[in-house]
Amino acid sequence: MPDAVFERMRELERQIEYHNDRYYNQDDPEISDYDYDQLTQELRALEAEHPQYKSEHSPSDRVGGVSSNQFEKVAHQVKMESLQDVFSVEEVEEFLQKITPEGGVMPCVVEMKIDGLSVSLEYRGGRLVRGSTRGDGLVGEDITVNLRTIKDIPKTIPFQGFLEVRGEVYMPRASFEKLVERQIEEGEKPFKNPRNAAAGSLRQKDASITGERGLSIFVFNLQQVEGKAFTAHSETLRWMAQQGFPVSPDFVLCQSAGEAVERIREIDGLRGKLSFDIDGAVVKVDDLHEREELGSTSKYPKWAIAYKYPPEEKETILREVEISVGRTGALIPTALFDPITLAGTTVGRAVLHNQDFINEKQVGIGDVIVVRKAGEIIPEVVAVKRHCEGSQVFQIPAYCPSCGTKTVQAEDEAATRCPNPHCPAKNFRRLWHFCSRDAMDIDGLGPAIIEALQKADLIEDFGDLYALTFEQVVELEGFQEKAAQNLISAIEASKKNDLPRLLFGLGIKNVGKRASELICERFPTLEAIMAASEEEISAVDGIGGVMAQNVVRFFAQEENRRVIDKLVARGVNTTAHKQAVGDKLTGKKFVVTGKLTRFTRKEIEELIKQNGGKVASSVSKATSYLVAGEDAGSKLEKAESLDVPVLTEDAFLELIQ
Ligand SMILES: NC(=O)c1ccc[n+]([C@@H]2O[C@H](COP(=O)([O-])OP(=O)(O)OC[C@H]3O[C@@H](n4cnc5c(N)ncnc54)[C@H](O)[C@@H]3O)[C@@H](O)[C@H]2O)c1
Ligand SMILES: [Zn+2]
Repeated sequence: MPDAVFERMRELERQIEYHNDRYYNQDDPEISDYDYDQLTQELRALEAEHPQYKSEHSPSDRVGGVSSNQFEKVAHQVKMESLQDVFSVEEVEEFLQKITPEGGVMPCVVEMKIDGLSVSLEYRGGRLVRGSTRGDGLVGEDITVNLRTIKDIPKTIPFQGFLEVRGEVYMPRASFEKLVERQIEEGEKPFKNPRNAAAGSLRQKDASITGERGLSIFVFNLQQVEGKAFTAHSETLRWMAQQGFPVSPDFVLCQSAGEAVERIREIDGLRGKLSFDIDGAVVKVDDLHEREELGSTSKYPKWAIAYKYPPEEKETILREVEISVGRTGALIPTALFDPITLAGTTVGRAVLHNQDFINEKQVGIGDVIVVRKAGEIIPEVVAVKRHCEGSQVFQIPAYCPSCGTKTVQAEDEAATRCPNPHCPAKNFRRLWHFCSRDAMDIDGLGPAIIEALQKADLIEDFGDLYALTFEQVVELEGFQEKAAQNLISAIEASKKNDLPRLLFGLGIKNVGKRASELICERFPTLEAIMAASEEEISAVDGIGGVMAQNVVRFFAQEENRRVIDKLVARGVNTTAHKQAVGDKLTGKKFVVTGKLTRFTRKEIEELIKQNGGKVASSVSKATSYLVAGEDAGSKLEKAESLDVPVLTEDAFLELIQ
């Protein structure tokens, strides 16, 4: 018997390590958090019962995750701990009772447990100087450039001393839904939940991709502060809010276990209505001195506990699998099942992604399936509970349901695609994107009208929109004169749109709204963008290699060029309203130091960017020039030691003349 226990413990450790790697390092978990928590609970219970069998390096003593070599490492001065989690409110009560002195009180703060990823932010002299991931709690990854792309993270704060705060970077539901929709459209593997999406988006080598993902942050702890003394956690939260940080939303200070439990229940009720995802509630001792006294284990603080809400799963019957075709031609299978209520809403459909996913779960029509709302929003088919008699694993059709072309599956990807460039379903998606609000914003050109125009053979691609006439539109069923006139006017008006809207509307993989703006700032005409090389595009501040490659590939395709020719011939504006001054500094990296006499810091940085250069904050071998004013210190020394050319302000001006 003890042998069996020993074996089971090793097996659990092995499984937990495996899932830790999938979750923390690959941002692609295989099992649900709930299932994972079951494994850790079992291991913890066995370890308590048989301490002699416990491994020296048990995963229950370690904070999950390692820091990859992709980023520089950061040693955390204050350990970034995990939280002990419990699954019932009784355990929360027990926890509070244990630490409350006889007859006394132990005020605690109840916060929402944001489902994202933990980061540390460091400020000096009122400026954000470094941001990092948790890693294993002691050593994380330097992701400062990525964090800088998050709008809600203050880059400057009033407080001038050294400050380190800890917060949770998360992906709001709206951003998550948009991202998943796009990933499905493009036939990519979508993120399973907002946490993985946030983690995957933040740890991008190409920070411009991070910038496109609409991430946000809530700050929930003050790690270190220079020269200030606080007595309570709630006080630090209020102070951090004054400094401009978005802090833990709607935190409540409770005086008793009863109040804390009541608040946990309240948060549960709010869950469906929040604009972000939470996976529980955190209860923390408010008094900072008490916290110190309570201390920590090797993994958790003893002054806090996380209550986790149970997931909602239900069984239903799969009735049908619908196939739609995405913008890039990916065939997307969607399960249609008998509607069920999950986390407060009725759901009747869930995307089945691709053939691999269907095969893995052995999904067939008529089967009893288990559906869950992952991260509260997007329903997913978790498993088949029972096969229906004679059911067969569903097969994605070998022919496109829209145009009948034989589908293809590239070796290196899971999606089945329709390769026909004239496929109406594919073109429908592209047209829809082109007309959408962030792109050309053509009022009144929604999906129903696009379909009607396609059916009447009036348009194939978005170039054709600009050849539509009033007479053609008014002929369509259900169109009155006024509506037809409005549509034609809206299309006409869109011709004047600024270039970034057009570029975004083209639907280039990964190139979102922000990236389009950045590219157009540097290359102010469509012609210039089309002529630019991968190197030139990736030299744009904020645009990385992956994106640059996608842009070049897009314009290299004959069909895309043909559509663009139509746009140009029909008078669509292809020039940016706001133009860059020049490109004299393309590909050059500058560092500016010392007291300047001809410009402010901001002005010179602006000039560098307007001329196509980049500005960095520290001198390295990659620096092209150091512009040094009076009293230049260590940066000048470093530049000299690395043989980086040093420019005076006048010499700099000559460069851009
Ligand atoms: N599905 C899988 O395969 C898999 C694998 C590994 C881990 N996991 C999940 O991750 C969990 C373990 O991860 P963990 O160690 O990061 O613990 P955790 O996510 O359960 O809790 C700790 C984290 O909560 C975050 N947090 C959010 N809001 C907070 C707030 N208001 N105050 C304080 N902290 C807040 C912090 O960033 C902290 O790091 C597991 O319980 C499981 O749910 C899943
Ligand atoms: Zn097709």
